[in-house]
Amino acid sequence: MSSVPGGKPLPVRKPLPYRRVTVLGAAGGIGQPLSMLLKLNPLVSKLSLYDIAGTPGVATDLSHINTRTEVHGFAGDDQLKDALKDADLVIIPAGVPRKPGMTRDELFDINAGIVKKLVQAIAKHCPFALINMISNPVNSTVPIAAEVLKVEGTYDHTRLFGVTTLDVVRARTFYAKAKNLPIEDVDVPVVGGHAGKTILPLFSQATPQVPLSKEEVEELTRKTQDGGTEVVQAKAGKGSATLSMAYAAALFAESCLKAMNGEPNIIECAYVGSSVTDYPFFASKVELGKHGMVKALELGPISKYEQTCLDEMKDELMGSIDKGVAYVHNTESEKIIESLK
Ligand SMILES: NC(=O)C1=CN([C@@H]2O[C@H](COP(=O)(O)OP(=O)(O)OC[C@H]3O[C@@H](n4cnc5c(N)ncnc54)[C@H](O)[C@@H]3O)[C@@H](O)[C@H]2O)C=CC1
Ligand SMILES: O=C([O-])CC(=O)C(=O)O
Repeated sequence: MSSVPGGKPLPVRKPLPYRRVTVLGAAGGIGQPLSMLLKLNPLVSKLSLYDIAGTPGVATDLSHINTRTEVHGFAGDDQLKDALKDADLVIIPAGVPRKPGMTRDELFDINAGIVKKLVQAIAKHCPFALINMISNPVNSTVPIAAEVLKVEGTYDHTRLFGVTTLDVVRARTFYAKAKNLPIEDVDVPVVGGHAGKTILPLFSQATPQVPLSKEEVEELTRKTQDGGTEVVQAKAGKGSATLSMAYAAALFAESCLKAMNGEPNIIECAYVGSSVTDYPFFASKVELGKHGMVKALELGPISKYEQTCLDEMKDELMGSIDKGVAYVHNTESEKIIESLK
């Protein structure tokens, strides 16, 4: 505490560390509200907004908000390097969203190439940044990012996260509503992956614990798994979840930044490279620290129903992981063959 003569003691504020966050895909449906939430977050010192077009406008607009975060817009291939320079955290909502009737996997053909290119640039320009991957299909885009980083020689599984926070946000909302609980006190871990039956909310570990019938567990599980599709259908061709996703991404980013700044006991669910199960990538609770993931937490005791769901996701989750890994290997081999011609 310090004091002014004759006045009350003034609290001494510890200056917050300088943190730079880059959003790739910042002019999009998720990118814009996410960038706004980051501009409002005192933990973000500098915000770099990148997209193929439109980001100078978004950045100028946000820059008039009277918070301390500096905002800069970057557009096009030539400016990607500057957008990534010195980033501590890179958030990627770049890529196309679903239309009604599509699965997330049907986005693979377009989004795989986008993610590959962006992650190559991260490896080159900010190899130590944490990556928060939002682009779908997350079950494949995270393995793609990992393989790209391996090719570039900068892979560290503790820095790469698939953002599954929206599944947690949905499970909390639906559980609180179903059981009339105070929503701010509710937590539900969600494990597995981020598509259909690979999304597995663990209501047996929800807090506060209230009894749920078998039917209630099945209904809440299905509702959480179908949350994305519900929004896609309601938007009727105008994209998928953007506002709730921006909120979820801002929550996860804030946890990453708090942990980077040394705050202890930061636990979030995320889809990461881990050995918690036999899957090379799996969403579980993870502890975050100064340099990314400290550890992925064990699943803990789960119900019989949850165990069955875990067994049933096997083919889909492994298929999506293998598809992502194969994509990078195939495109790299094609590059080598091309260069030998
Ligand atoms: N992980 C999750 O829980 C969720 C993931 N998503 C996914 O997030 C992605 C983005 O969704 P929306 O924002 O609604 O789509 P959107 O189409 O509104 O925005 C995507 C943005 O990415 C940009 N973009 C495309 N190629 C790019 C490149 N090479 N470099 C930089 N930017 C590029 C586009 O110009 C556009 O501004 C989709 O793949 C969607 O499926 C959506 C909701 C939840
Ligand atoms: O459903 C989609 O396509 C977008 C998404 O991942 C979600 O809302 O969970």
